[in-house]
Amino acid sequence: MQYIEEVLQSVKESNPNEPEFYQAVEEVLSSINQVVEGNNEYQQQAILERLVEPERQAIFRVPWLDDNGKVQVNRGFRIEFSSTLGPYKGGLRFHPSVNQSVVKFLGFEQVLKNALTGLPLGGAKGGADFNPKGKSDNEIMRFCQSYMTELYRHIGANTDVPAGDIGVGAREIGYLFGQYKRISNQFEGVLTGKPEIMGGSSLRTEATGYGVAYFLSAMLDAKGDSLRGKRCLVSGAGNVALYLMEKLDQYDAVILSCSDSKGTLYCKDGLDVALVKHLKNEQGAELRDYLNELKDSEFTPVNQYPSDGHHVWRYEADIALPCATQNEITEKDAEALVENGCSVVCEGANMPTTADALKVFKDNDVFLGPSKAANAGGVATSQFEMAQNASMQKWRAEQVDEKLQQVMKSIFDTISATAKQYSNEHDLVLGANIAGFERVADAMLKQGVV
Ligand SMILES: NC(=O)C1=CN([C@@H]2O[C@H](COP(=O)(O)OP(=O)(O)OC[C@H]3O[C@@H](n4cnc5c(N)ncnc54)[C@H](O)[C@@H]3O)[C@@H](O)[C@H]2O)C=CC1
Ligand SMILES: O=C(O)CCC(=O)C(=O)O
Repeated sequence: MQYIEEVLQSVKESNPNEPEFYQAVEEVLSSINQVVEGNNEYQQQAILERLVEPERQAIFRVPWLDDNGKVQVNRGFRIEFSSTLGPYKGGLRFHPSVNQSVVKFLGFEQVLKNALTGLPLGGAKGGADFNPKGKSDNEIMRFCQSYMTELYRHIGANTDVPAGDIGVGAREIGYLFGQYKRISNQFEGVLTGKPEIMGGSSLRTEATGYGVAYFLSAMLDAKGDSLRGKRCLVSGAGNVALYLMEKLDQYDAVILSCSDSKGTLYCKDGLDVALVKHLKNEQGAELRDYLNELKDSEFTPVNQYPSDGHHVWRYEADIALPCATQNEITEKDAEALVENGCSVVCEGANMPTTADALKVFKDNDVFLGPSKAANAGGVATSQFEMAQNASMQKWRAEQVDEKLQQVMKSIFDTISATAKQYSNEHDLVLGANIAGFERVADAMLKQGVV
């Protein structure tokens, strides 16, 4: 453990005030001691020190004009973490909470996640502390154009290929792509998650949520169980949550809850998923508007949440599916979930479980599918989009879906086999961290000191 402790200490000292980044690094490094400690080459070649240091970080000013003619300024980021396994790849997040720590933790996680897909992808993440809420379509476009006016010099179809994340969907990717094309004079697969009419892949929009459902289904299958009739708590009501709920509905699971930034929607007999999707995607409505259509539900506003956690995790259920943001399951939330009968957690959001909550789940034998494995269907389908763009092809939705299912099953099999080799087959956190690390570290060794 000494080598790992030394690296952790140095990460803490050289990245002060970056709690999310440190949390992500600590979780990974503390679970790979069995493969690192006996291996002098990793230490000699400073594999861990290089793994936790991004290859390149761009932080830049994003000035833009609002609808009142006033200039606004935001901070933009692109952290190119690792190109060991392929071009830098990972999403862009537009949310007021974006800062260096958040983008770095997301970039670090992305490196290992992309490794688990088995596809030729490096890892990166980016975004801005821009709040898209309440902005007009023109303001969003002007922001995206300004953001790309700096970003374009760092990216390229074989260099770095961004995609969406919180606050960035097909509309934003469309504007970003338009500006990239204008400045660079290249129509190339430089972004994924594009609208299909300009080279986007079928099912990229659905892929992360569907992928979580496929992964969860593999988890239950391994226990000789299935999703039919399982009571599920979902958080979030964005891209990942909506398509996860849609697929769970097809598997005959019962979706009891979902949430947005205003509060939690709950129905003890199961939500009408098509209505939630219609309200969010077609009407741009809030979840509380659901009650105008169906009265059998309850809505709890955020100001009535418990002070030590989130209302959405305080109901009886079999499965919890966090799909909003990082650290959204606190220690108290985890205790409440366990007390209320939840025995399976599958993470749609990136790092949604705090370190204390992870411990609660582990101590209580909760079967947990970690985000870097469970939500990898999005980035895998992004790689399918890159392959289609590079070969000027368009694959049918059925082809993409089949490949997505294969990738999710293969990730589950890989991490479950790794978990079995080093501990027990249900410790998927350990399995994902070791399997992802080994793939990146072994390629780093082969590439020399770079
Ligand atoms: N879009 C994608 O393909 C992928 C997304 N993810 C992760 O899934 C999670 C959700 O992302 P998307 O659904 O794409 O974003 P989105 O912007 O479509 O939806 C985000 C949802 O989470 C809620 N939310 C966001 N930040 C919050 C906060 N600080 N507090 C409370 N609620 C909050 C929003 O109200 C919204 O319902 C994120 O952790 C993201 O990193 C992971 C893999 C791929
Ligand atoms: O599709 C991509 O490139 C990235 C998706 C993403 O940001 C993630 O997996 O967290």
